Amino acid sequence: MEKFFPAPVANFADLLLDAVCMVDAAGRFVFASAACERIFGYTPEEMQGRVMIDMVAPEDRARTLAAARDIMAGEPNRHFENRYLRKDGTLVHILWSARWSEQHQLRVAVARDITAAKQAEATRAALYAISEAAHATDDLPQLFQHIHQVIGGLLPAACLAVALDDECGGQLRFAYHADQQGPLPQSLLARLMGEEVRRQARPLLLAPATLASLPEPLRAAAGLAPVSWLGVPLTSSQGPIGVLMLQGPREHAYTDAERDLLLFVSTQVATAIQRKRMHAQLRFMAQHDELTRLPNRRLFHDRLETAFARAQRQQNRLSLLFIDLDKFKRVNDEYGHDSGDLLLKEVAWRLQACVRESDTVARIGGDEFVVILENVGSSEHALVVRDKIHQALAEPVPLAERGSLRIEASIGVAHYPEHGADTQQLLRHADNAMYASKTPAPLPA
Ligand SMILES: Nc1nc2c(ncn2[C@@H]2O[C@H](COP(=O)(O)OP(=O)(O)OP(=O)(O)O)[C@@H](O)[C@H]2O)c(=O)[nH]1
Repeated sequence: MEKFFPAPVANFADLLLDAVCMVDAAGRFVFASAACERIFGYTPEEMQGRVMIDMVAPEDRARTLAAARDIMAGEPNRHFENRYLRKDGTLVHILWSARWSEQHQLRVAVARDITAAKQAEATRAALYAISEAAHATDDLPQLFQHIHQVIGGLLPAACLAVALDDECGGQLRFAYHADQQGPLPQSLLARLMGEEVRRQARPLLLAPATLASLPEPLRAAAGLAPVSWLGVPLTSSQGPIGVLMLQGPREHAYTDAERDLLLFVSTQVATAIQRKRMHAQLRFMAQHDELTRLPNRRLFHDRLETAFARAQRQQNRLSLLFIDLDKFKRVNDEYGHDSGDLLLKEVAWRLQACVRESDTVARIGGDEFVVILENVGSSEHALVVRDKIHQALAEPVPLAERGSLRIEASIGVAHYPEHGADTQQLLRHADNAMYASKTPAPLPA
């Protein structure tokens, strides 16, 4: 050491928290202070003679060499960051301050380990990105893709899975399970791992070292796929909502620090999921009828405009059925409002059973329903559906304690293009046709 430092400095150079390094013109370490062992994992003796660039993370090598060239050209650099591979294979983030010593023909540099600060910064950025994603994405699947990207930047993750409690809280359902290439098929291991994390309500590390403490079915499933999994419970402000799991790349064994980091981030993930679900629920409520859960008048108009534009563009036919229950008021009056409600729900269900899934059944008023039939081959097809609805509604509706009741409906039909060049005309035609079918024809004089 005295070769590089005068005696008094040499006395305390090894006490410095930052490491002092010297690299010759060929790029080999010729000196490393004691702090190097803590930062790089190599003893000063092990570092001497090593080629500096071999220790740099591959992604950072090109810009490290460029910075070294500038320094050797006489431009000191007091703030250069890169990552080194420690002896144990982990990455360490370094902040360098370096200059070239013409006299000694050496790059003299001081290295500071900024890994903890970098990790804290990355975690903060990840938390922010997850919370932003709750606003920026349209639905849960998109949110999960976003979360996958963010967590993948923070932790090694060959695949990520999110399993959520179903509405009754009894079962875990996989809402997302994918690797970088896309969705993955259901895996028994992921399911068992998810159930175990939920049962234990704490983070779980599945790796060769922890297998012995896990239940037999999970052990058996893991035996077939010797990979490392990390699972944490997802807990929102309203309690547990599911499980978040990561599968490590081959040969990666998750550490306790990585487990703690995932657990920390999971709180934000749970909040984002909860927010997205609430948003979806509010949206559903704004667009659907509470009693029958059918699209309401507002969503019906949206759907009609879209279907109409599509029919025009693709030169397809479209039919509209206006359905009004006959004398429904009497059901309420004679059987009570609850029976009226039950009947409306039954009607909604029967109407849906009469049409294709791609068609729309909406409730647009008390006892008024409407059906949009898309891609109808001919107007006859719509009339067949109308007759099917008459038949379906003619079946008696059983009431819990008061026998059963029958209902009839008046149905008006309008076809595009015959009955309207726009949605208003079409609606008016269907409405008029419905009233015409309701009003008994005047008796001949
Ligand atoms: N049970 C129940 N009744 C409702 C609901 N919404 C509206 N109603 C009732 O539905 C009835 C509709 O009455 P009208 O439009 O006169 O219909 P109607 O008795 O079928 O008469 P016509 O159509 O002329 O045969 C009213 O008594 C409303 O109070 C609901 O959500 N539940």
